[in-house]
Amino acid sequence: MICVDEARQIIIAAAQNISWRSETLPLHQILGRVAADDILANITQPPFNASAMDGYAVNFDDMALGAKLTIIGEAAAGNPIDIKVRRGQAVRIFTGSSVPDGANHIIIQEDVERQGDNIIVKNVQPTARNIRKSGIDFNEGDMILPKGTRILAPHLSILAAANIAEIKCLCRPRLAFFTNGDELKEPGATLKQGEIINSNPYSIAAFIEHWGGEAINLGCAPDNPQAISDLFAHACGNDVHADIIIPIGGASVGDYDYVKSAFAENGGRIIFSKIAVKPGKPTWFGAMHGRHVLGLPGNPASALVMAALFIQPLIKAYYGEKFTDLSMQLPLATSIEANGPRENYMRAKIIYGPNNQRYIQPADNQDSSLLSPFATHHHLIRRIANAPALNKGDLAEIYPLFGEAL
Ligand SMILES: Nc1nc2c(c(=O)[nH]1)N[C@H]1C(S)=C(S)[C@@H](COP(=O)(O)OP(=O)(O)OC[C@H]3O[C@@H](n4cnc5c(N)ncnc54)[C@H](O)[C@@H]3O)O[C@H]1N2
Ligand code: MOO
Repeated sequence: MICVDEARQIIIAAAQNISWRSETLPLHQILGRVAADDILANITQPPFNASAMDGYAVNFDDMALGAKLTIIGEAAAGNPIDIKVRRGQAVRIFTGSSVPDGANHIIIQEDVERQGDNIIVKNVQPTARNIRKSGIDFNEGDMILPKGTRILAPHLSILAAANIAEIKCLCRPRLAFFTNGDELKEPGATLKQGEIINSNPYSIAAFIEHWGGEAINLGCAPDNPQAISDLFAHACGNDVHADIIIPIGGASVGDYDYVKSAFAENGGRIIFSKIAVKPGKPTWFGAMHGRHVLGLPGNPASALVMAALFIQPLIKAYYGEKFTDLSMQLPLATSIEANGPRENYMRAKIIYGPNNQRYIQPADNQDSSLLSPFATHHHLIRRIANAPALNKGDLAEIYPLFGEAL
């Protein structure tokens, strides 16, 4: 069995070999996408010298205390005035308006006394100010976002301000998954004895999309080698064109665990077939027809924890992003036992003690079939192989289950 770090390195290296495709998308569809090219500003921002305040555009040399200036016009935002401000003159101006020629200072309206068409300087003006020079944000042709930038909320306004309506983005990697098992029925079904609900696809699809991949649900195969084989063939075919195939369940050693044999019959080659981790031991990885296959265990907690450990780094690596270590240390709210030989990822939640001090509390039951702890436990305590017991108050290493926010 290999360890988690080795498995992650293998998966990251495989993702780096997926060939990129790109597509052009409008701004409202690019949140979380990755820029395929360097992005240059189409315009200068601000495109003109703009007033930063409501007041009067004047020549700073006229700003002696008590000086009287004549108002010769008005410049409102979007309605500039084509006039030159000469000595002794002022133009009424508002925040965001284009500053007329000849003016090098905006005196704010609180600093003047208005007398009909004149203003009197009421307060000392220490320096010429309140004009935002054209281009102080960026100039036409400046690189505003380099290739490889993941588009986050603030980037959208930068692009819009640079008069960019659409950009070329990397296509999301296509992660096609399927479940398998005769016992699995879809939500809403009336269950017969021995049947359960096929719950895994919902969180797995959501995680894939959350981390920037395109989730493709290929459905649920019965425990039948041919049906599973057909789904592998379908995933590789032109209709689906998966970059990564994720079979869920049937990964272990039971008589009806047909996934790996169906994979081998389709020309698949195993790269690793078990990880020394709890939950998630039967997780496996392989290559098939130029695609990679990440086999997850069917147990729901195992599938979700393995997704958190491997699918997010895989998607990030595809985009050329570095794997970021999101670990934190928090004191334990309860003691925990010594760990066994497999690295353990305990479902846990952050709780608050008396002085708002944060503690990490593991879920009472860590069975790998349990989904209910995930309702409130959104962190994982990492325990390395054979780690000693820890007492309440000892520091534990924790990771957010959802990974990095996009
Ligand atoms: N003799 C051994 N038995 C098992 C071993 C082992 O090493 N030797 N490993 C155990 C471990 S660890 C795990 S984890 C499970 C994983 O088994 P599989 O990946 O083969 O998963 P299944 O057998 O298909 O299912 C396990 C469990 O999960 C339920 N399941 C499956 N798919 C779904 C789904 N889509 N949604 C909800 N629940 C699902 C399934 O009904 C089973 O209860 O193997 C141990 N056994
Ligand atoms: O490794 Mo399994 O995922 O413990 O139950």
